[in-house]
Amino acid sequence: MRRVVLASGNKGKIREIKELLKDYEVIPYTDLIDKFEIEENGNTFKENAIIKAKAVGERLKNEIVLADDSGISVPAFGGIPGIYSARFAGEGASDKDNLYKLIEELKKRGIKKTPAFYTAAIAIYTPYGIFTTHGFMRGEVIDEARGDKGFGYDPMFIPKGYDKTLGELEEEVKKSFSHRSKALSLAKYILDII
Ligand SMILES: O=c1[nH]c(=O)c2ncn([C@@H]3O[C@H](COP(=O)(O)OP(=O)(O)OP(=O)(O)O)[C@@H](O)[C@H]3O)c2[nH]1
Ligand SMILES: [Mg+2]
Repeated sequence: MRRVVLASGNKGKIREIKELLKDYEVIPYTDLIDKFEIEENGNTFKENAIIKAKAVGERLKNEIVLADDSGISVPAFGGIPGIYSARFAGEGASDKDNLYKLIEELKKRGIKKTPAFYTAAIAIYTPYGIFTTHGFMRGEVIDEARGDKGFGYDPMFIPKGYDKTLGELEEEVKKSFSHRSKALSLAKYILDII
């Protein structure tokens, strides 16, 4: 079975990507080398995904390396936190810190619910160059956290067509139409030819 190395330190992402790439042996890069700091200083999800895939790919020999850069955007607030989703509550912030910071942004404006979307950019480092794909998921964010499934902002995100948050819905539901699933299903076309 072909091996794909993940350039990620996020346990929630690693779990979901393993689940979505069942036909591959998926391992986090930290199974092969020590964890190191990667500065995500790109201006887009795509740039940051490329930075991560390249940083890990260049330290390994002959490995296909896949990176995911993702986040949530709230159009009513100018698209925040967007590419800053992981550091919204500050450098080194936890998922919970970031979740409650976004809930605060709704509360301080007296908003109970507003449209939002997730973006995932996937970059694949290969012997033939770096390839990228994107996926999106639409929905709404609410001013409270409900449920404990998923990760990150999931407890405050209600996908379009549902009345429960991704914290409450079965993981299979998220898997069937998430930003990550869509980006990865495109990424499979690339993985399949290399
Ligand atoms: O509730 C969520 N459900 C999701 O499906 C999801 N996808 C992304 N995010 C959030 O967006 C940021 C990613 O930042 P990010 O791409 O830099 O990843 P990261 O720094 O956590 O790990 P790494 O892969 O860079 O090592 C983090 O705050 C995540 O919580 C999600 N939150
Ligand atoms: Mg990151």
